[in-house]
Amino acid sequence: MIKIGLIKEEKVPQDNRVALTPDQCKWLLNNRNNIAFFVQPSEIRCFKDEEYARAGAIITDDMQQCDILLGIKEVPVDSLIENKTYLFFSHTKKKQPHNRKLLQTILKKNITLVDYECLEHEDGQRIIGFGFFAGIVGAHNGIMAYGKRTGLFHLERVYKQRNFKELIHTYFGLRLPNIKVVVTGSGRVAHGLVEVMNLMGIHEVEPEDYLVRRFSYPVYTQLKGSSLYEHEITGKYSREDFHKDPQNYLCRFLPYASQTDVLLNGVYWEEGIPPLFSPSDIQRDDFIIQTIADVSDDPYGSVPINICSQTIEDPVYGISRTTLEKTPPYQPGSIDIMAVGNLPNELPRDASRYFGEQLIKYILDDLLKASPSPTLQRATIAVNGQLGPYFTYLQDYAEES
Ligand SMILES: NC(=O)c1ccc[n+]([C@@H]2O[C@H](COP(=O)([O-])OP(=O)(O)OC[C@H]3O[C@@H](n4cnc5c(N)ncnc54)[C@H](O)[C@@H]3O)[C@@H](O)[C@H]2O)c1
Repeated sequence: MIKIGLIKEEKVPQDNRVALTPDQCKWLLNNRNNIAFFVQPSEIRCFKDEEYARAGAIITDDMQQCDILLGIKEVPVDSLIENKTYLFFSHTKKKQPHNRKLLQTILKKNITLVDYECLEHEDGQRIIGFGFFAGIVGAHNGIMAYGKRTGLFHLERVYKQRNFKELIHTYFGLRLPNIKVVVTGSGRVAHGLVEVMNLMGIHEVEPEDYLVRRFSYPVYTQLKGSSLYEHEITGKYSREDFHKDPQNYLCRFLPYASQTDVLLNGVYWEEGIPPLFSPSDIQRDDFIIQTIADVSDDPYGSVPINICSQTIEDPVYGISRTTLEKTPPYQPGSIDIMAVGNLPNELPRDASRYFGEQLIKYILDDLLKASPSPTLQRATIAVNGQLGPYFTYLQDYAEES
């Protein structure tokens, strides 16, 4: 019997998502042999304890008996149970300073850690994540913020809707002005952004048309890697080479800034990847973007004027076009930035269902096997208290200073 525990989320700010929904637990109990679910009670989880009990799970605070523990966000070091196998987003693979102690404790407690973020198909595409619903919520919030700044239309907050279906209903009858929107990126976040564009009835146009025309209806264009970046010498874009040596590329975004009302940013970013523009560009007269939803949300990253993340309660702030300093939102002379690191928490039940579906489809059967699959091995940051073979580069970070 493999005992799977769904742990309660303890990180602050609170996270209400979960790796498997009650329906998914029920389905697994009916369709897999020798499996049991133990659920740690939680006041904040988006599904009630009773829903899990009705699905056939055992509700208990004691996770000692479980073989595999599934969480979402970083587990507080004091709550980590020795000798267990955990799956959660540890945010340690880039040596994030704030999670150094977490990895050190995982090693000390002889824990095996599989990080969801490192689960990849053979071609390097991520297998599971919450990006799609981050894109959904981010696009909504970006357009909502533009409506608030201009007073031209009103959108309600996403978290006030019960689910995605209800959110879609709020778009019926929505009449948007003739805005021009750029969507950047090509991953899960970008898919969510584009989904909302289509649901809101914003028409897609090609980048070339977008740059030279004004339209009598709202439009968006999607800029993927090949439209955004070019090699500084060859002027060409090669995805593989860009991923390897992004510092050799220039970003071609700036011309779009003089044609765009709202930027919805969903690009992948890390040190070395050129930003979409430089902070001083926003002082140019032809930089007309008024609202930026930075769903990627890397402060000082691809959107260099995103200087801090906000919260779901208060998602938008301004950046002054003259001083480049933070201002309250919706001020004349400022650009509004919507930047929140846990956007899927506004639609937690849908986001959890989507996450669980991918977990079941691609990972769960591997987890139930006696020896780990190559996919799992490549995502195992720690094995019984040692760094996994793909993560030995974390040695200095994992050592106690
Ligand atoms: N604000 C939030 O709540 C929230 C939630 C989820 C994700 N995100 C962030 O949004 C961003 C995009 O996430 P996603 O879910 O779309 O990711 P994804 O993995 O689905 O897609 C990432 C895209 O970036 C490309 N890519 C991968 N590695 C790259 C590299 N080394 N260099 C350049 N490009 C690379 C991939 O080809 C892919 O098209 C990430 O930075 C993620 O952390 C934010």
